[in-house]
Amino acid sequence: MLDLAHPDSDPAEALDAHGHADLGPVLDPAACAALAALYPEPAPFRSHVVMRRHGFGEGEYKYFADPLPEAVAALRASLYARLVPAANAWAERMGRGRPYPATHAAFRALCAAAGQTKPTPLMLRYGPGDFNCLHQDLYGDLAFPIQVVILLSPPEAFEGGEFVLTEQRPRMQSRAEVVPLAQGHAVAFAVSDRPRQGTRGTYRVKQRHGVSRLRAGERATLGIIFHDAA
Ligand SMILES: O=C(O)CCC(=O)C(=O)O
Ligand SMILES: [Fe+2]
Repeated sequence: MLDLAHPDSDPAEALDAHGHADLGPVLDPAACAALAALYPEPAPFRSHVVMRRHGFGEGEYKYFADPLPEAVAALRASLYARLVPAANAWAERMGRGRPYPATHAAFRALCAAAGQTKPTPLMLRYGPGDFNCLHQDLYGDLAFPIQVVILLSPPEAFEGGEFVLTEQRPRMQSRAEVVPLAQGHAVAFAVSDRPRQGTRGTYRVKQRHGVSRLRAGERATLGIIFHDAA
């Protein structure tokens, strides 16, 4: 079978061109399983969301509490450092003020000063029939423009449940992209707006993400969002 999930050789270029990039493996299968095993425990989490109750879809997720598990905290800091040049390039092209600081600790301090103090990394769990409606993970005025999803389950553990991105272009119809996820790979994508180069200059596209309906099996993901919530 053709392996469709592979790291992009130039993630910044892939993010620019398609609004997403596979940054390669960041967790081995044992680390994926260890994180997924945390889900039933109450202690690591600050809140539990049953998606149906909010009209978000079917399935559930939990936001991690501070202090984040070591592996999640380490990934959040290292992935931020990898993505900050692309985030700053986008901010400049979209005419947005101040650059994002070089370290995640410094960015978190900005979030805290803006009243956004709750950690946003989360774990999501889906079973047969579950799905996640198209959405944007914005939790206040301050937002880092790129986030990351990591598939914790082995891909053969479920059917359907594809990660979907839609892109809304000004005065045009939306287009969709299905992004294959490989277990343990970090896939980066735009949180909301991103710049796109057109023939008559740069324009802004609005991106949303979601998950198509699972036809069978179980699917767990780790979501890493870099801005904290109000
Ligand atoms: O489960 C997924 O693939 C999507 C997760 C998600 O919405 C997120 O990480 O923000
Ligand atoms: Fe999300």
